[in-house]
Amino acid sequence: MLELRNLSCGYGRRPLLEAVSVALQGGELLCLLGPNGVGKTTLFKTILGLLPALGGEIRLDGRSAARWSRRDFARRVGYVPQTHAPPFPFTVRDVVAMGRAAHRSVFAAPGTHDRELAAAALDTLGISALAEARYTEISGGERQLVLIARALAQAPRVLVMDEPTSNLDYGNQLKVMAHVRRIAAREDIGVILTTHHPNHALLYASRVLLIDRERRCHVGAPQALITEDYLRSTYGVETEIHDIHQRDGHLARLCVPRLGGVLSCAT
Ligand SMILES: Nc1ncnc2c1ncn2[C@@H]1O[C@H](COP(=O)(O)OP(=O)(O)OP(=O)(O)O)[C@@H](O)[C@H]1O
Repeated sequence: MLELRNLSCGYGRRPLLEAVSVALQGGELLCLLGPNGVGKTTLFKTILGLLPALGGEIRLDGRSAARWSRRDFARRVGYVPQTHAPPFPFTVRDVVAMGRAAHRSVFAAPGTHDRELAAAALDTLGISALAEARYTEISGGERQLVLIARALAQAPRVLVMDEPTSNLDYGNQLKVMAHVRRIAAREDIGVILTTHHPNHALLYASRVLLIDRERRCHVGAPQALITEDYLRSTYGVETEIHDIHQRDGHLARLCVPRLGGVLSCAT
């Protein structure tokens, strides 16, 4: 679906990340993890064509990204940005319907089908009650949910999400991760998202792309790659990873900070 082949990206001529290779499959949720400033957003900007690749290739549905028209690429690849400053007081319903822009001719208003898809996306995220609210007058967390609904309304093949849970409360973080995973599987969408929470990746990702302190990339199963060693060498913190047998029979692997280490950081 989306394939990065030996991709290098960065600003000017200096690559920040080199030799990134991964093939994102339909239905899969790939979590991108790495420390602040390592180049995750830069990688996303390159995938989206906002920055030129410094080497390698991006392929979408078997064809080089360079050979897709901007419009066709935009129809297939949805993007949820990290932050979004609302310029005008559109209603939430209108903002979500804007996700359909790449499917319409330039000056056409959203049609019935566009509005239905927008309503369905609001419903999927459980925020239909916000439909008539002004986008400028809702909370940061609610805006984040609206942006995710906007991307879903686009009905993309690939969804690129830059820290989609960063403004969300605890419940909404878990609900959004579970929704995204379910929607990816149900709609056969390939999702790549950044998170700073190893537990999000352990609980919800099908695979992870880890970037370490030396900016080397590793792709594989979360259980194999998110280890106490990785977390120590990348983030400088001591953690323990445990398998927890839940009351409903599920097995969850979770990372827990070592309290000794955390408390000594605080003092
Ligand atoms: N427009 C730019 N020109 C030059 N350097 C930039 C530009 N934007 C970001 N950088 C630098 O590129 C590096 C990677 O930034 P990027 O935003 O990709 O990191 P990130 O991994 O997404 O970080 P975070 O987890 O903090 O969001 C940083 O050192 C940043 O200062």
